[in-house]
Formats: sequence, structure tokens, C-alpha cells
Amino acid sequence: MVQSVSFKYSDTTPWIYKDLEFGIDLDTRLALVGPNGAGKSTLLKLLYGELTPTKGMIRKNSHLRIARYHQHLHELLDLDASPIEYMMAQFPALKERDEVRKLIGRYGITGKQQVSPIRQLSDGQRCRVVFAWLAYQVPHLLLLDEPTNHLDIDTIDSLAEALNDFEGGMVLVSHDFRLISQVAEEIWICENEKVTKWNGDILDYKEMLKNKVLKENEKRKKMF
Ligand SMILES: Nc1ncnc2c1ncn2[C@@H]1O[C@H](COP(=O)(O)OP(=O)(O)OP(=O)(O)O)[C@@H](O)[C@H]1O
Repeated sequence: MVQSVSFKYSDTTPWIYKDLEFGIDLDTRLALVGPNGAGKSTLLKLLYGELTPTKGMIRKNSHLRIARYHQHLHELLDLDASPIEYMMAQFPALKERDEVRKLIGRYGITGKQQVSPIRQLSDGQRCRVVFAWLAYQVPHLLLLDEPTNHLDIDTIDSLAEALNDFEGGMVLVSHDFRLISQVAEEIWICENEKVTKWNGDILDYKEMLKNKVLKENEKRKKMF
């Protein structure tokens, strides 16, 4: 429950959000869109608990497990460890190498990649290790911040399929409108310190953006 939440990074920076009021549950299938710098990543950080509201509060069920995917997770990987060693170090409950092989194999880390140091893997392969690591935590709610960077189109389709099979809630921030159209049931716009529901699908939203740009171009032409 997001209750009367306002947020700014510091006393000297502007409000990012004012008086947000909404709920998220395990049926939520939401994509956040909006202009660059509007506060989409900030909202995910607030929901995750990495940031604290300046005013108001965010209440969570005490048993709720949330996982947040973002680009900086890659930096937390131990580059000297292999994907198998990394998973076993992170999750002491994983004792059998074969079990770990199978697990990361499902994310497309196969053969030699499983035992090579992570520093030798491509960005896309590292991304798969991060997804395996996140999925092993069996979250109830997934917060995904630009998950498609470094992924090829087939892998994005697999991600969409996996997200559609996932039974928990999801809040997605992505510039990939194709992924949004595959997995999101609702579109919310972050803009002008608010979050508002878009009454339409992502293609309608894209069309609106296109018309806005066309209108602005027309205006500019008339000025010169
Ligand atoms: N740690 C921080 N300290 C101060 N300001 C910050 C910090 N992080 C982000 N901001 C500012 O807060 C605003 C919202 O940033 P945020 O990254 O949430 O936007 P976004 O909608 O996710 O943007 P994009 O689509 O470009 O990723 C921006 O003006 C950004 O510069």
C-alpha cells in the first residue's frame, strides 16, 4: 500500500512525487512509462525499500518477497567465480553441482559457460546469471528496471514467456514497447510528480507520443 507518498532526493532537489496513493498486489501486471527523468526507477526503488518516502508511507505484508532487477546487479557478480560457484556461494542450500547446472541451464548458461569465470561471459550471459539468481529467490513481486538491455530479440521473447508464466505480481520499467505489449495488463504514466493510469494499451500510448511529436514539429515549423 502506497499511502500519501511524496518523495524528493534532498532538500535542494525538486519533488519527484507528491501524494501518491495506490496499491499493488500479486495480480498486478503493470508497466511504468513516462519521459526520461520522470521518476520510474525512483518509484521501483521506493517500492523495493531502497529509498524511503520523504512523506507518507509504504506498507508491505511482512512475508512479501520482492526481487528487483536493474543494470547495476551485474556489478555485484563475483567476476572471478564461475556461474556455478557464484550460485553455490550465494545460496548455501544449493549443495549439488548437478542441481546448479540444471538450474542455470534453464537460463541458457550451458556447457563451458557454467564453469568459466563470469568475467569471460558476455553482457547477455551475465544477464542470464542475474536472472537465475533472482528467480532462485522465488519472489512474490518482481520489479524490473530495463530488463531488455543486452538481450537479443529471441531472449526477450523467452523473458516475456517466463513473465507470463510467473504467478506473482510484476512492475516493469522498459523502453521496449514490444515487451510491454506482451506482458503488461496496465500502463501507468509517471509524469509531473504523479502516477496516472493510461486508459488504453501501449500501442495507443505510442500513437499519442507520435502525434505529440508531430504537433510539436508543426509548431516549430510555424515559428521559423
Ligand atoms: N541519487 C539521486 N540523487 C539526486 N537525484 C536523483 C538521484 N537519482 C535520480 N535522481 C533524479 O531524479 C529524477 C528521476 O530519476 P529516475 O532515474 O527515477 O527517472 P526515470 O524516469 O527512471 O528516467 P529514465 O527513463 O531516464 O531512466 C531525475 O531527475 C534524476 O536526475
